Amino acid sequence: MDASSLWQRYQDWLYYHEGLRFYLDVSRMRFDDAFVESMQPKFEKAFQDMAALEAGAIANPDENRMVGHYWLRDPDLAPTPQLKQTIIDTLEKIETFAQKVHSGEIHPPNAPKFTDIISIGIGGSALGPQFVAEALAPDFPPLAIHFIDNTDPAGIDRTLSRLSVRLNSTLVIAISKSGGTPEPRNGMIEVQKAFALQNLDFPQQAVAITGVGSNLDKVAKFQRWLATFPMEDWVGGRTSEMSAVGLLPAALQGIAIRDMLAGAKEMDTATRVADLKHNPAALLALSWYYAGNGKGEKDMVVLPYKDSLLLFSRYLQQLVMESLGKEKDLNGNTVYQGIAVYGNKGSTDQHAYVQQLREGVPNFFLTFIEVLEDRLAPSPEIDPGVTSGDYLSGFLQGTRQALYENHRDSITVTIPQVNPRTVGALIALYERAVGLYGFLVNINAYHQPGVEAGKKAAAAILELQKRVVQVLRQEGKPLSLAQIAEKAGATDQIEAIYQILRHLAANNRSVTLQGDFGKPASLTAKAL
Ligand SMILES: O=P(O)(O)OC[C@H]1O[C@H](O)[C@H](O)[C@@H](O)[C@@H]1O
Repeated sequence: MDASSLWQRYQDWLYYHEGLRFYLDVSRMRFDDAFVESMQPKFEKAFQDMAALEAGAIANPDENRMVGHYWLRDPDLAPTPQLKQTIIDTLEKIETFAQKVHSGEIHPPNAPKFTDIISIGIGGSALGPQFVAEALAPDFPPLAIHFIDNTDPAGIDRTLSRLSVRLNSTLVIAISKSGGTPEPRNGMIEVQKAFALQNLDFPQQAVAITGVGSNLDKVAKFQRWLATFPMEDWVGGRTSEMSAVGLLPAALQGIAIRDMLAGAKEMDTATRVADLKHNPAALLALSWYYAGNGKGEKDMVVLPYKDSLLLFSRYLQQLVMESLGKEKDLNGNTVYQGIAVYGNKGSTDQHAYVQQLREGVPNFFLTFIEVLEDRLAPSPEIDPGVTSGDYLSGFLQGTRQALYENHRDSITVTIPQVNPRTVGALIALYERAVGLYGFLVNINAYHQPGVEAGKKAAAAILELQKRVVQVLRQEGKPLSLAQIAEKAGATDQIEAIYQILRHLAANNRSVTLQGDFGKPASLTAKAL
């Protein structure tokens, strides 16, 4: 396509939202009119399905649940007055709590004010708060946030050791929708122990965000924690950023949560338009479908050209991959759907893997995220008439052009500034695009059955570990792996037993291993 046709295509396909000053350019996706035409019926159905979802249909049939994250930013849309009131009450409770913490009215027993937050949660209970903190927290927030989002002992130590002198003024927020996920539970128990070592009263410094009636909810209420905030069953973890999960940590950091909600609401209105060309989420879904042939054949590389948006691709990884990565469609056919997502930030990644994007295996499409405002203050000149921001902007344009010339398609999302409103809008945009795409390819985008298999297998390993240690203690003498497996009644799990023993031995815990470590079968284990 020559330059003038390309410029025409750019103008033909450009989406602009005046209120949000938001642009979406899909002109560098090489679909033609026939493709768009062929997609129209699918989109008509997807728009209808989406309207039903918003009206409270059971859009997550496997879990028999409504999908209501859109109501969070427009409670008038909630299907019942009670649901509407719950949303309004929770938001007010969050704001009141944050105000009282900021003023010192709510303060820890041993300090005039809370200074820090440890947010404990994983997956949807961490990624949104992490993304938003990185994008929007002021340089000197009223409370500085730290995350424990794993069961890695060294990671937990690092956070606790950095906070050891301020633990007495640290607010702990335990976030878990189910209230039973092992990683955050472990994190919480370790944090509680750290509090106990300093004779601090944990419940006086702890808050829970969890499903009403969950284990975590019961513990928090029984121990009289400072507060509990509900996580509704109609809000999925990966779409929970605008629920208490995202809003409480954000409000405590001094982020304007009403603006986030307003931006999301405006984007929701824009993405509710049942007209492909005038709906930015539909344009994204169309582009994804085109790129991957409706089967996820191409990966989505997300490159924000702005440091503060670094975690956007990580956030999108869960939103897109956990929603779309499904073995079965809604009719039970095996489809192996999904779109792989990765990316960090530009222009940094230009010096890492963009080489492969430009010349290597063409198994991806790009999404550039452009931010028009370089910085708040005027920029110094690096070269005459040129600023660092001009370089950043030039690198974005240059990479987009170089990739397109080599038949690598791209989408460009442009926002005026990174602020609560635009971040809210971005989240809402992708939530809707994922929802629409899910309907296009006929899958349930709101469950995650595949996650359970790994969890169950892990639980079985921990069970096996207990049996193995018991066998070694009972026998009291060195045993080969085969002997242990037999005595533990697990002859088909000898490799797992080997891995368990190697881990225990490496941590000087209850066993020693002897033999040739390059030949696992030669090893014998003994209880200490
Ligand atoms: O909030 P929780 O119930 O602790 O769940 C945390 C995360 O873990 C699960 O395994 C799911 O795959 C995620 O969708 C969820 O966000």
